[in-house]
Amino acid sequence: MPLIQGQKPTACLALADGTIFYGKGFGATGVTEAELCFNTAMTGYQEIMTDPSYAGQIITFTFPHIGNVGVNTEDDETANPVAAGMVVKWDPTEASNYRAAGELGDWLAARGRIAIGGIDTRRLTRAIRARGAPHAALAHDPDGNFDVEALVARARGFAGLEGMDLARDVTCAQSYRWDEMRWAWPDGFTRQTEARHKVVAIDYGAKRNILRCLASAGCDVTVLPASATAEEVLAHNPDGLFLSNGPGDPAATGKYAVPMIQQVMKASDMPVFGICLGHQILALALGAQTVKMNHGHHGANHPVKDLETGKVEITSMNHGFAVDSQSLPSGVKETHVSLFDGSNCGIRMADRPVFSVQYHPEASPGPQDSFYLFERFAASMDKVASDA
Ligand SMILES: NC(=O)CC[C@H](N)C(=O)O
Repeated sequence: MPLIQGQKPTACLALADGTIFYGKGFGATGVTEAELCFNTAMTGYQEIMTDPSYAGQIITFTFPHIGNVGVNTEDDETANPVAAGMVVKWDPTEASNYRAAGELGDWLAARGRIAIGGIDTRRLTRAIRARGAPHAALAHDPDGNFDVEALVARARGFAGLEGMDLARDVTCAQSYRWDEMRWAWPDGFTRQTEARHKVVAIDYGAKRNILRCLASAGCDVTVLPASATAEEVLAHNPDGLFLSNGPGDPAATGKYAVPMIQQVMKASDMPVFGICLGHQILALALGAQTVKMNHGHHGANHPVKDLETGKVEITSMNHGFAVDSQSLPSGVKETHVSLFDGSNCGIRMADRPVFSVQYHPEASPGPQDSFYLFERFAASMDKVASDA
């Protein structure tokens, strides 16, 4: 519920421009600073908070009912929440759902993540849209003692996502195999036992459901850390290379990820498929450029047009940088655009099975979701094998 008059606020959100919001704290106590974005999805707050692409960001949820279905053991996209904090309109009611294994507030507290409720998220969202994603500090103190000037100073002190290399922070420490497939009725998660393709997936902050989609599309997946070199990738003798989603500025991976991709593509004709950060890094490796957006795309209702079929998909997205379509070199075609702002959402090479999309095909809510992209990747590996 929002604060009632006379109630002492227990959380404070300070923006770098000095704007202050007071509310009711839940989750962990303490202070955190990050870029502040907004997400318009109506469901999936647990997946959103555990999406590694949100490292360095506090998320404002525009949908008011957050926390009402609690948290469960199956919906984490990675072991711990990665988003720095959450801002919501109502503080969560008691969880009500047959899958709930706990309350959102306890779950956040156990994972060191701060949340603030009772915020006019509409006002805040309009400010983010108008002025661009601000830097912010979020504090939760049950005694309600806030040094507002110090919080504004912390918000101003946040270095900003531009130039920030966060993929290295959230990537796996060691390589591992992945065989769990997508959830399906009635057996839930099952294992891939008849894989047809060997795929190396580079983990820049990979979401579990993306790896599940690869397994479901018939891939035997070996996940390698973000710093993997071309030699390390090629040593696995894969049929295809997958580039995952991840946080931070794609241009900051220019010293390791970009040359790795260029060298693999020079040494081999294997299909390459990238999603989100993977899409942006692939574009950089092909010679294009990326730009920081005003407030990015974060939600589950983003219309994207496939320029080759004319079809529009309703997609799930989370990105604050974009590939500059004006910078695409010859031989690289723009395949998808956002119908919100015309920004680039997909590319492919004209003469090789190398393609990528900006959105999250594993989580897009269209009638048949966008799983066909994983099947396209598998089909391109089949084709290379049959041509050989
Ligand atoms: N979802 C992602 O992989 C995000 C990519 C990149 N960090 C961005 O903000 O644009």
